[in-house]
Amino acid sequence: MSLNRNEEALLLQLPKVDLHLHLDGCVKPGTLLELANEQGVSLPAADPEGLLPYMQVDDDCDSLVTYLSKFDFVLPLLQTPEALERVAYEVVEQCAEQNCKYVEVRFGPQLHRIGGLSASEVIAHVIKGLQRGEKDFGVIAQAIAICMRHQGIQENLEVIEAASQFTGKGLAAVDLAGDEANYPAELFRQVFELAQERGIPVTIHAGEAAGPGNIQEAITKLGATRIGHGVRMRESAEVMELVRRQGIVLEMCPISNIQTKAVSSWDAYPIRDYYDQGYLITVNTDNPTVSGTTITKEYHVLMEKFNFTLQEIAAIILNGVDAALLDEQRKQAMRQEFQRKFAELEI
Ligand SMILES: O=c1[nH]cnc2c1ncn2[C@@H]1O[C@H](CO)[C@@H](O)[C@H]1O
Ligand SMILES: [Zn+2]
Repeated sequence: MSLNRNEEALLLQLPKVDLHLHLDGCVKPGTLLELANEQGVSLPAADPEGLLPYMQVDDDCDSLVTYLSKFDFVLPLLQTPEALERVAYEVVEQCAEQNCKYVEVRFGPQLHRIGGLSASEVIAHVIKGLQRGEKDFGVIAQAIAICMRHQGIQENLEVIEAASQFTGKGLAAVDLAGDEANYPAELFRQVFELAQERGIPVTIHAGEAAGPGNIQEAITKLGATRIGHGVRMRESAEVMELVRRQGIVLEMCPISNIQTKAVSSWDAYPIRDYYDQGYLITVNTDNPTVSGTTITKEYHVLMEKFNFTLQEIAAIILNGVDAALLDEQRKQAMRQEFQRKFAELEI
């Protein structure tokens, strides 16, 4: 089914949220060029279009590991206070362009320390950029600190300690990301025990490049209340029941999930089944630059490939509002604002 122009326009106009977006996955090519100039680094192309192939996956992406290789290109340039603050600020700007009113921006503090910053300093600079963006663009933006699977326990404990200084002060949660197939969730029990001790909300990438066992482990042992992707949940009836019983939110990222081969094709993508069965699904971008997407485009795909109606899309957006790791008062205000806007758009 292709969309008519009215539907296209409505998707852009709808107020939206993005709960799963990586800072280093949405750097604009033009910004990377300027950062390279400022830092005296030479890049393989001198214009944004020429750089894009180094930053974005193509149709040949065969796995999560291939997908993740794209981050190696941008990370060396995201090592200074100025660069971190700038890209964080520009994420908020990109959200505003899509009428995305609330965003949680995640990043791995340990990935930005080559220039000598501490994990706490990295978090502080990102939050500063986000908060400047909040003021200029009227979007609410919070940070999520990521523990990386390929890193050791000590480095990840350090991320949790640093994050705990900012929880509720610009930082919403901690996460675990990276190569899921080779580093199962159970390796990180000690790390997320500390997060739970410190009272930091937990979301975990699971069921993307490995089976439902990681989702189960994330919920029952690591304290996750939200799961990044969760695509492979359907391989276990037991895990599906656990997710339902505990009201776990799935942060699905359709375009990324196809590219990383979490599923083999759109036909096999379970989002319609999960929605119809009453799971708390949300729709997110993951990495706008790496995946060549926007939050509007993700909803477009839902309508085009899965016949979601605008009413259903509004319901998914409200799932996202409810799942936001934000104080109740601001969440309530956002919910009311969104409902008013949906009514105005006659949805
Ligand atoms: O979909 C994903 N699954 C797992 N890890 C991811 C995904 N997208 C990005 N990252 C990883 O998270 C790091 C910090 O943002 C990125 O550098 C990348 O390695
Ligand atoms: Zn992700």
